[in-house]
Amino acid sequence: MKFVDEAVIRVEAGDGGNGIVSFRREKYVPKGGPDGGDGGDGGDVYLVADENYNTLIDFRFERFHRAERGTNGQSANCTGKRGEDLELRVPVGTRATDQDTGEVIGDLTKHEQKLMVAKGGYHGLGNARFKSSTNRAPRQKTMGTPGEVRSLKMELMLLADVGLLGFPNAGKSTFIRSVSAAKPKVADYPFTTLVPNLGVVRPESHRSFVVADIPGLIEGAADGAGLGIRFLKHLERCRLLLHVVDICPVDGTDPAETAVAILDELAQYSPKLASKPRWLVFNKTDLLLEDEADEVVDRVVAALDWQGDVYRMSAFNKEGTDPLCWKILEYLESLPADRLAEVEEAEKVEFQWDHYHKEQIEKFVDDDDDDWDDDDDDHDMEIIYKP
Ligand SMILES: Nc1nc2c(ncn2[C@@H]2O[C@H](COP(=O)(O)OP(=O)(O)OP(=O)(O)O)[C@@H](O)[C@H]2O)c(=O)[nH]1
Ligand SMILES: [Mg+2]
Repeated sequence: MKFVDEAVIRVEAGDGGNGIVSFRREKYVPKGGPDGGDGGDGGDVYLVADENYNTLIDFRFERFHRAERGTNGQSANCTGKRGEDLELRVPVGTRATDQDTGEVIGDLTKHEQKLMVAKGGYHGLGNARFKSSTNRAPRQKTMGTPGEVRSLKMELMLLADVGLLGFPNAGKSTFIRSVSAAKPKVADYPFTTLVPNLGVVRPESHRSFVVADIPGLIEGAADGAGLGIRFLKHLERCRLLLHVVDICPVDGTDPAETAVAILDELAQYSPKLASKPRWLVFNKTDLLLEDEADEVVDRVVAALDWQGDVYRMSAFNKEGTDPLCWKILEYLESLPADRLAEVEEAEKVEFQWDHYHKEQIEKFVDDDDDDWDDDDDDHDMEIIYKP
């Protein structure tokens, strides 16, 4: 089963700055030579993989991203400033595709890996470049080229950070409904959930985690009872498990007994999964008075010989759910990044400016001077770049 998170954004690299026409003007130097500088290149747009991010959801709220334009050249042979690049941080595992052509631009598989998704425009040349023995006062310049603009589709295979574990009807799906945008079916009968659901919990922008809701577990699951344990494999890559316990089951089962049974099944399935960090979360606190709830909590804690963290909530009324989500977020953020911080710099392609400059100059020197079109908006010229 694939869980895919996706977002389509528009990325715009900066345009190149224009070259300018200027002549040296100084006292006692009446006919100074050409000194119009080149423009600066436009900034590029990059995606940078960051293991501290785990969803693309924030990009659904911020759709437009633009790198800076290069500034125009100036007199006295001053080159314009290069536009700042724009770096968009995305989760490791993100794939970038051109939405219009379907071309896969690349996959970000390692922390800090950089991928260029829109190339900035090239700089225009100032008139100082066009000086020659036959033309000492050139009035030519070229315009910067436009930066690349793309509709960029980003896709991410979601990995859950937090897995929900519990008896059918404990309220796992209700929890995920109340804290995320996921809307799995909720009903008062066991095995409502037949396939896992993922929800992205986003207490504030750029801070989020992913919760997996899987079908309930029952005693004998390891031997195939109920839906069995095959869904437990979806929890293997989670960093935290929440064991959800219904404090007042309608079918009269004893919460302490079912809690013990679930942990037995978990241990049978995989000792590794059973040793993962796990918190005990009591649900449906709205159904009991406080001291009645205390009594159930104490009994379950004793039956499990539980030493770890204990939380209470009413998933249905959203009571206690927000503080729990904040605790989870803080906990996850406190964990060391387990993946090796392998840094792979994008290969730098050195642009051969000499070549570009020569080509530009040749192009214009071949042209008749009088044909020179001085229109500042002229972005249509075709320039072939050679890497
Ligand atoms: N009173 C009360 N009822 C709740 C609460 N949370 C869930 N329920 C009810 O409990 C029933 C089961 O909820 P689900 O969220 O479907 O439970 P589940 O754990 O996902 O169940 P399965 O998918 O069958 O494993 C539904 O009728 C919910 O409305 C709660 O906090 N208080
Ligand atoms: Mg469910």
